[in-house]
Amino acid sequence: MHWDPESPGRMSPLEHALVSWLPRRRWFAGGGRDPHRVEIVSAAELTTDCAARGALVIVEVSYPDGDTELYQLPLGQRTVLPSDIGSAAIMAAADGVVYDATVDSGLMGSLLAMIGGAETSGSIGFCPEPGAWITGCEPIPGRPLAVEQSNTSVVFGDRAILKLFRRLAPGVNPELELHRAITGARVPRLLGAIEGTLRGAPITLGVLHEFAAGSRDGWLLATEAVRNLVSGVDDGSAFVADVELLGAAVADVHVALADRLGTSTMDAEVLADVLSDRLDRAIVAAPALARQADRIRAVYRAPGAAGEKVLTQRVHGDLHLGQVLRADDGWLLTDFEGEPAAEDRLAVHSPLRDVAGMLRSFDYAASQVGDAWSRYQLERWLSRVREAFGAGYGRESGVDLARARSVLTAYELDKAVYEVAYETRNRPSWAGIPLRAVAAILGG
Ligand SMILES: Nc1ncnc2c1ncn2[C@@H]1O[C@H](COP(=O)(O)OP(=O)(O)O)[C@@H](O)[C@H]1O
Ligand SMILES: O=P(O)(O)O[C@H]1O[C@H](CO)[C@@H](O[C@H]2O[C@H](CO)[C@@H](O)[C@H](O)[C@H]2O)[C@H](O)[C@H]1O
Repeated sequence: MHWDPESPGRMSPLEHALVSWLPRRRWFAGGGRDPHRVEIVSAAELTTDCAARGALVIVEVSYPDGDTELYQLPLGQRTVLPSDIGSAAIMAAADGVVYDATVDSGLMGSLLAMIGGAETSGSIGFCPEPGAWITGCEPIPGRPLAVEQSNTSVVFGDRAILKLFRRLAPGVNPELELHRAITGARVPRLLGAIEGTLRGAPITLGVLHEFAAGSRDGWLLATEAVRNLVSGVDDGSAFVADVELLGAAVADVHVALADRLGTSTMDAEVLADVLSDRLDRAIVAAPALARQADRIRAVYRAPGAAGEKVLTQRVHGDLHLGQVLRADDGWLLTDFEGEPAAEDRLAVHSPLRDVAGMLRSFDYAASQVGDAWSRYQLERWLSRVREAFGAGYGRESGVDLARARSVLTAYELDKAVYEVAYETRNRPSWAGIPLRAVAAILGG
C-alpha cells in the first residue's frame, strides 16, 4: 500500500504529498515551520467491511533545523470518495485517492468495531475497557467534531467520542493514564483506547469515552452568562450557583487523583525555580514580559520566603472553561493532556495549579464585553464567581483557598504569563486579556 514504510532515505509519493499537506492542518504544531521531510515509521492496517482500505499511520516530520515531531494520520484509500471530503484528500493515485480517514464515517465505524473486538494490527492494540458496552459492538458510523482542536475527535451516534491524538509523544498519554486511574470521578466514562509500541516505547493513539449527549461546555455557559448580565436579562446568579458545583467537581477529581496516584511535598523554592523557567520560555515568545520579569519572579518566590511546603500530586494541568462540560447530572472534566507543547519539568504540581487555571478562565469570560459600566458590573460578578468556585472546591476537598493565597497567586500569575505567550503566538488580538491580569496581580 501507499502507506507501507519505504526504505529509509527515499521519500515515497505519499510522503512527498504529506510535506505540503501537513502544515495546512489546524492540529499541526510545527509553529510556522515547514517540514522538509516526512517519513512513515509505522502503519497499522484497519479491518474494514466497506469498499475502502484504511490504516493508522505514524509519520516522523523533520525540519531543516534538525528538529523532528511524530504525528498520527488515520488514512483511507478509495476509488469512489465519500461526499464532502474537502481538504481531506492528500494524493491521487491510479488505484484510488488517499485521504484523511477521519472524514470517512464507514472507516471510523470500523475503528470503533476494532476497539470493541479487542483486535490487534501490527504493533497497535485496540483495547475495550473491562465491562464497557463497546465490547463486541457492531460498527457505528462516526462523524468528526466540527470544531478541530489540537487533536481530532470523532462522535459515534451521540454514544461515544474517540479522540485521535495528532502529535504523538512516546509514553502513555496522561489522558489515558489519568482516566484509567479515576474511573467513577467527575470525568466521562472511559470505554477503550488504541495503544501500542513505537521504537520500543509505549504510545497512545486514541481514547474512547462515553459521549456526554446534550452537554454544553463551560466557556459557552460563562460567556452567555456575561452577555445576559450586561444586557440586563438577569443578574448572573444562576451561573454563580453552577460554578459552586464546578468547584466541587474539580475538587472531586483532585481527591480521586490524590487517592489513586498519591501525593508528595515540594519545597516552595523548587516551585519558584520551575515557574521562573517557564517565564524564561514565555519571554522568548512575548519579549514585552521581560520588563516585568523581576517583579514576576518575586511573586513566585513569596511562598518560599514564607518557608512554605507545597503539597503536590497529579493534576489536570491545563484546566479552563473549555475543558469542562455541564451535563444533566453535573459537571465533567475533560482533556487531561496538560498544556499543548508543555515543557514543564515537573510531573506533579499543587492542585492549586488547576484552581488558578479556572480563575483565569473566569477572567477571560468576563473580558469578552467592555464599556465602563459593564466592567464595573462584571468585576462584582467575577468576585462572586471566584468566591462560589472556592466555596465548592473547599467543601469537597477541605482546602481553604484563602489560606493558600501566596501559592495560588503564584500559579495565577504563572498561568497569565503562559497565556501572554500563548496568545502572542496564536491570537495576538487576545493578548491584552492576560497582559492586564499580569499587571493587576503585580499591582495588587
Ligand atoms: N465525553 C464527551 N462528551 C461530549 N463532548 C466531549 C466529550 N469529550 C470532549 N468533548 C468535546 O470535544 C471537543 C474536543 O475535546 P478536547 O478533549 O478538548 O480535544 P483537543 O485535545 O483536541 O483539544 C471539546 O469541545 C469538548 O467539549
Ligand atoms: O484547549 P487547549 O488544551 O488547546 O488549550 C489552549 O488553548 C486555549 C484556548 O482555546 C487556551 O485557553 C485560554 O483561552 C480560553 C478562552 O478561549 C480561556 O478560557 C482560558 O482561560 C485561557 O487560558 C489555553 O491556555 C491553551 O493551553
